[in-house]
Amino acid sequence: MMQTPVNQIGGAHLPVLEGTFLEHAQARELEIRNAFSKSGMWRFEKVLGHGSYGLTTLLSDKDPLNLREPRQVVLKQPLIPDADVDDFVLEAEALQNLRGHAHIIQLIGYTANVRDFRQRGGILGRSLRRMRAALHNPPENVFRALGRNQGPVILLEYLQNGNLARIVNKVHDNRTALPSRVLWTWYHCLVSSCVAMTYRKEGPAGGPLEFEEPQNNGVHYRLMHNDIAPRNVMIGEREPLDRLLLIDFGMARQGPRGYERSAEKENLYAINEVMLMLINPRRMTNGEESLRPMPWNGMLTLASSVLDEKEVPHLDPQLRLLLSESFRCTSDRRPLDRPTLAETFERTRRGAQKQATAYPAVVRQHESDAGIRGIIQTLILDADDEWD
Ligand SMILES: Nc1ncnc2c1ncn2[C@@H]1O[C@H](COP(=O)(O)OP(=O)(O)OP(=O)(O)O)[C@@H](O)[C@H]1O
Repeated sequence: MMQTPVNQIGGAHLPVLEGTFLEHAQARELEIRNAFSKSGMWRFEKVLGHGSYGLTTLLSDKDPLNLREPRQVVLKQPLIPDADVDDFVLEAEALQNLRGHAHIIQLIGYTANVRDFRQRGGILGRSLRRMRAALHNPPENVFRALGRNQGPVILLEYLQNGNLARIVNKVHDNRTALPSRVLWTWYHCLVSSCVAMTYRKEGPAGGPLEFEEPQNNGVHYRLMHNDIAPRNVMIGEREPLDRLLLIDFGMARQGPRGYERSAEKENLYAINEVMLMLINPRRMTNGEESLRPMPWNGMLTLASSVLDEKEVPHLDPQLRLLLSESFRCTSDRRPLDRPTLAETFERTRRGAQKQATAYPAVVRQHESDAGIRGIIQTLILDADDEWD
């Protein structure tokens, strides 16, 4: 029944006894399948993944009269309906506050308890709802279909290009290297998602998206994601290169007043680690310590995995410099003079604007638009692994 991809293993929270995640996830999956087998409006498609905390599944709009664009939504529920309700409430709150930011997954709908949508009104009521749904199928119909169950439900936009864990694995397995132009662009997306966590957007469901900009108005959201990792960064739909989105805000928390810069630093540090993994995934698997202090260019830095020009030969020197500064440390490994979020935003913005002609001849083909399209095709669009 369940075909959960391997990239779902992990997650730091353990509300469910370790070793029983799969058992709980399968029970939840069965419950959801049963609920949707009776729905005339939404179809259960597949399990997308599960962690220690929730089960994430894919649904599609049945659209019996073929009136709408094909529509798919992601359904997220706790592994145990009564556990983790607080995390779900906080996740939904954070997603609501961040809705409208371009580099954050978009919340479609949320309920604290689907039981509130339990259907009443007998056969006539149900028939009327079905007729209305044939014309217009709002997300509440998902909640209604699940109304005999219990617990919170989050509905999200669906992104079919997978997550960065898959890219890190493929870069590793194919023994390839991402072009610096791709790395700059993705770095800027990741930094933008950190900027998003500094201010609330509170956009309407289905509303327009706006690219994030550092704010200077003294107001700060102080949100810390607390679980930034390649598996929690999704690749966008239409322009895979231009849009990475942060998902999974189950562990996100707002810091206290006065914690503005610390919250920024925490998120930024985590995305800088993601960049190291994208650039040199081999370092993570060959047993070496990935963050080892190393003297380089007049500083001590933990970014040892991207410094060696033999190991990572064609990395843009400006990108290497930014990452080494972002991991600059004292001899006892404490952070030292690292670029701020605003500075990293500006430097990655400039980096992402560089054209292939700015790179040496030896890598120009690799950095060209055609070269990048080829890489995107191989790493993202070719469906040759179990994710799809
Ligand atoms: N909007 C989405 N579109 C497509 N796939 C998604 C989406 N949201 C989540 N997924 C997939 O489902 C997996 C699990 O989702 P999510 O991280 O939200 O749940 P979780 O239970 O908190 O997992 P974990 O504990 O591993 O972080 C993700 O790694 C991702 O691959």
